[in-house]
Amino acid sequence: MASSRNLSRFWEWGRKIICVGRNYAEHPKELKNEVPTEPVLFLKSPSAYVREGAPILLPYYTNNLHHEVELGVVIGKGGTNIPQSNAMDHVEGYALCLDMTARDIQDQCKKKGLPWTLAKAFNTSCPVSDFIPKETIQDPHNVKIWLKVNDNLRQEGHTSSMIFSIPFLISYISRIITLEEGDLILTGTPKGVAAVQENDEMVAGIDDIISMKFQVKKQTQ
Ligand SMILES: O=C(O)/C=C/C(=O)CC(=O)C(=O)O
Ligand SMILES: [Mg+2]
Repeated sequence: MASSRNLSRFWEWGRKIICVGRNYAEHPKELKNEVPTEPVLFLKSPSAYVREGAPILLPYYTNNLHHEVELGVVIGKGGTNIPQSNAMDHVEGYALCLDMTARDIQDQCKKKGLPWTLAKAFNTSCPVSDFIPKETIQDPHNVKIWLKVNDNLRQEGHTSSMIFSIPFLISYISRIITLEEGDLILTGTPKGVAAVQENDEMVAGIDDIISMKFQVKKQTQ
């Protein structure tokens, strides 16, 4: 692997967070969207990163903040036009991620044909787990991701249900946006997305490989 710096704290690098939407057929169906024939992409800002011990902040402008549990892929070796056949050589590891989404704002943006930035890219919209070295997950298309809110199971999905595989996504994205060491790709959420309230506690995991816990707090202005 070409990585010269330690990626174990990739969230401190301030690199791109590239998100794939509607990548589990069951999720677009629950939101009454079409199942895509090409990946749906959007970005989060580096200030979206938040780590265990710090709260997820409810943006002041939403009344419907949703959780989306997702498998994150951490890029070790950058590239443009990466062929699918060696895409996995560009992966350094994984992370469990939440794609926190202001669903009411996203719905308004969709109706107006506006970008999703306010709904998806706000501060603390990307809680991440510790870095998971690549060797820890033998097959990233064969793990279960899950999320509980206040001890109630809300989301449970298997990465084998992804529409577009990780090598396909790396290759597809790198033809549009050059991938760099330290970038994070969120691979989409399974069904079960729903709202969280102030003081809710979310616990999420990848099988029994890793888990993380976050509390939701109101933003103080
Ligand atoms: O199109 C919608 O209404 C919602 C799409 C998403 O929020 C997509 C994702 O972020 C996802 O599927 O993970
Ligand atoms: Mg998502």
